[in-house]
Amino acid sequence: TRSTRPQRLLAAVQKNATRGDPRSVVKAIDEFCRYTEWAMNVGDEKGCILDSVVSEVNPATVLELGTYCGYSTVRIATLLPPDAKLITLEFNPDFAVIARQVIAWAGQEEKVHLVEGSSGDLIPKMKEQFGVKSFDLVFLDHWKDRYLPDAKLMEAGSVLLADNVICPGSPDYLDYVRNSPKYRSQYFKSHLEYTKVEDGLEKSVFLG
Ligand SMILES: O=C(NC/C=C/[C@H]1OC[C@H](O)[C@@H]1O)c1cc([N+](=O)[O-])cc(O)c1O
Ligand SMILES: [Mg+2]
Repeated sequence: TRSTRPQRLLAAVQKNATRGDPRSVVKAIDEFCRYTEWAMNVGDEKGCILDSVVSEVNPATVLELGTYCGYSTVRIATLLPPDAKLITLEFNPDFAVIARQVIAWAGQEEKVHLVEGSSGDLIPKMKEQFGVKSFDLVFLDHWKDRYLPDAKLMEAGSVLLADNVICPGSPDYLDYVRNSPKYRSQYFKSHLEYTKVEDGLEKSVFLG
């Protein structure tokens, strides 16, 4: 039977990237998505904004919601110090299988803990299961209608960075973080990955 898009993306990584070299993995995925087959990675343009926010926050603990093929997982992990922890949640087992291999090819498996399941179920268990009371940074890139309910599950001192707040969009989340006194929110205008369509990242600092 025909391969899946994540399988073709992984094959491109294994063919074109150097094992253990995360930047070459990021470059191979971006080239595959730009010149061969679009895929819903945060991409190179928004990826640079992601990198700058990660570097600025310098988090000891990161939670990523929506691993997909592990592109942003690798980007974030590469910027973390060796003792930092990145937990990434993925609901789709077929995506998780691919993401584990992409993360391994990039040599980032030490810092990354990929957990399969739904964010709504797993977030409340973070404390007991992983001993993490709150995360320094949360990257929201999963189902857009889960951004708001999941943000409400995590109101305990994080910086939230959300992908796709314009396209596909998460209007209820955007309205909440921009108007709630609990957050100071900032929009980073960009484009939907590998296209000229407007999209952006919203960074929201929890004020307590
Ligand atoms: O749905 C998106 N992301 C959520 C992914 C949802 C699916 O993958 C993770 C989750 O387990 C679900 O199976 C998305 C969609 C577009 N898009 O242009 O359609 C662009 C993006 O950057 C996106 O993150
Ligand atoms: Mg996205």
